[in-house]
Amino acid sequence: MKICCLGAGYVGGPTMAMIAYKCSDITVTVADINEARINAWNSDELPVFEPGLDDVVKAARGRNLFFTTDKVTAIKEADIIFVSVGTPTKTYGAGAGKAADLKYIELCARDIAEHSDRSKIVVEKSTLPVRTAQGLKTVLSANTREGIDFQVLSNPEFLAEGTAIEDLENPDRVLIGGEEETEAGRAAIETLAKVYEYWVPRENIITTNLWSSELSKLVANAFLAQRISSINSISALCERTGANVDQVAYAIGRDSRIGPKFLKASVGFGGSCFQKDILNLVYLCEYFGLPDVAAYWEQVIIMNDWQKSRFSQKIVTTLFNTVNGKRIAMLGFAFKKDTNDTRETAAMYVGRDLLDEQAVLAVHDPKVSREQIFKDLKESETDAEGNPNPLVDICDDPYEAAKGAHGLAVMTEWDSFKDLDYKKIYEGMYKPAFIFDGRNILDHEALREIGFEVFAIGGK
Ligand SMILES: NC(=O)c1ccc[n+]([C@@H]2O[C@H](COP(=O)([O-])OP(=O)(O)OC[C@H]3O[C@@H](n4cnc5c(N)ncnc54)[C@H](O)[C@@H]3O)[C@@H](O)[C@H]2O)c1
Ligand SMILES: O=c1ccn([C@@H]2O[C@H](COP(=O)(O)OP(=O)(O)O[C@H]3O[C@H](CO)[C@@H](O)[C@H](O)[C@H]3O)[C@@H](O)[C@H]2O)c(=O)[nH]1
Repeated sequence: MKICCLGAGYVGGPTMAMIAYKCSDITVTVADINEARINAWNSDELPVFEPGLDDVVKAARGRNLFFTTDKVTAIKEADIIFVSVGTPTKTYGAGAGKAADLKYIELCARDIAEHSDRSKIVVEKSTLPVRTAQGLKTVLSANTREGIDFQVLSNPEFLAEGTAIEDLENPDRVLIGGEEETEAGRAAIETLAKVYEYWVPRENIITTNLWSSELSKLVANAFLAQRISSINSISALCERTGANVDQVAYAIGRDSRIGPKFLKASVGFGGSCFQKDILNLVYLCEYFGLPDVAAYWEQVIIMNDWQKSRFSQKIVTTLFNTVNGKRIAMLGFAFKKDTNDTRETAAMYVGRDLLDEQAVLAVHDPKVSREQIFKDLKESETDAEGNPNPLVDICDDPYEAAKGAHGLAVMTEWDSFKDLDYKKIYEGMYKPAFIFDGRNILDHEALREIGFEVFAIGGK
């Protein structure tokens, strides 16, 4: 069997690497139009940082895992074609700011139709609005030769960044949606299920109709993000009342009906998925004439935006209502630990707010590149004469970032931040020295003993 995947991004790369790693008799080819990305997948410096990914790629690459820019050959040879291209929020026309932009998906469908000379299974791996498969099938069948049949399946990906390999190796479930009502549809579902069965127990492979599968992906993300916005809303109430949000989260999470996960209060959720997918859900509800349902889910985003801006305002008001010219150390820039991804990271929004207030930002992140940080902050590294940007200082070392700072903000929950020498950090900072723990990961009592003024999300 031959599998191809269009899109070698955060999902396509690791997912296909895992399939190749687990199924040594299946040839897996990942094709992308971005040559630099493909070159990186073929090098020692993979374009995605994920714990364990290097080993999986090294074990399979060149054996039965290939990365290429030649999508035509990859499509031609494949029995199953995964589509794993981006589905960002639309920035233009109808639905701008909410709906998913499906242009990359449609281009893939047209490529698949043009270059296929036999029937194939096409798998939606990207996260898509419910009923996209309908459009996909229409484009495929309108552009293909007679006698060729495409079975479209929905197989959303539930991996989280930072734990991608663990999640792929041991998924809670694999979801496959297809045309359950036809024999060909059921056969296609079975063919894909057999691939996953190489390593996933059959009882963890769920099969549904197409629309349930497409919708379940959006709903899973909406429910997860809703839990974070819910606990973040309570963090504000904790700060006013003397309750401690981590204690509240623990107490409610012990109820097995609520459960302990995704109740960590924070400076706000980030990442490429939650906001985009909830906006997509909101758009769908509006489109299908359900404004009350749309408003309900939109509140998850509104609360998240509020949490981010509340954090920047807290820094400004605490630092005596001005951060003009003051150095603020930001520890962490990635949207969560163990990833170099900064898409929608809370750090970017807080950083921009502080720059608007004319603070000097000293940013340290163990994995994010300086170019990326400048780009996300919408700042340039140098001015026209080549002088370094006086407002943004990217530091390889957290101690250097904190040196001469008035305040230090923990933006990402990197484990290494817990073990820093805070006494040394304190000595290098202006007094009073403020710490704003946007992730509630530090030992606040110990910090207060050193002399820090500590602000923690949710009043710890
Ligand atoms: N990032 C995640 O953790 C995650 C998890 C689950 C689901 N998803 C979903 O998976 C999809 C992909 O996300 P991602 O994070 O991997 O995106 P990404 O931007 O990292 O990767 C997409 C890749 O597709 C390539 N591409 C675009 N058009 C192409 C074409 N016609 N042919 C071949 N390649 C093409 C791009 O060059 C890019 O490298 C999205 O729908 C996303 O919502 C993402
Ligand atoms: O209790 C929590 C849990 C997470 N977060 C934040 O929420 C964001 C998202 O975290 P996480 O969900 O772990 O990472 P993602 O890689 O965005 O994964 C989500 O989005 C993916 C893309 O759709 C899905 O596949 C995953 O199942 C879903 O967890 C990050 O900023 C986290 O710091 C919190 O603030 N508190």
